[in-house]
Amino acid sequence: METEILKLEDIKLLVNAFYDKVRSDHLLAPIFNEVIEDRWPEHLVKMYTFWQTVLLGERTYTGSPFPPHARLPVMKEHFDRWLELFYSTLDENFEGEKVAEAKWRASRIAEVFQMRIEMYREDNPFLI
Ligand code: HEM
Repeated sequence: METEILKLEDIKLLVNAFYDKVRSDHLLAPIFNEVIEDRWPEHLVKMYTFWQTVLLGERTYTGSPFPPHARLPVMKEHFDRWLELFYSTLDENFEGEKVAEAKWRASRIAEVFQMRIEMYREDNPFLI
């Protein structure tokens, strides 16, 4: 049965189901695994706090989202896949206005990350 995103338990379900998809995706899995290696449990806990902060307004995330992405070997096709998996996870598990909000927030953040990655590459052409 589909449910609204209302509490931390819902955020955990969303994050766990999404990264299950990521980890079995041929395009994205190698990029995540290269960086995260055996730290998946910590990454998931951090992402619970991120989405808890964004969607529930409960400010448990205190980091800077962009820096870990600056030097990733990613292009538009990676972000498109990320969003596709995130949207399908939302639609398979939830309903209601937070679903639309989550999609909108994710797409805006993905757009900003892509722009900043491009800027980083222009400023640091020899680091990649
Ligand atoms: C192709 C797309 C993406 C890839 C490959 C990617 C990959 C990664 C990797 C490898 C990390 C570092 C994990 C670690 O070292 O612990 C990370 C962290 C993170 N990602 Fe992404 N990511 C992508 C898109 C996004 C998007 C669209 C969002 C937000 C909507 C997002 C939010 C975050 C956050 C909040 C963190 C934690 C940052 C911190 O350390 O505080 N990512 N991501």
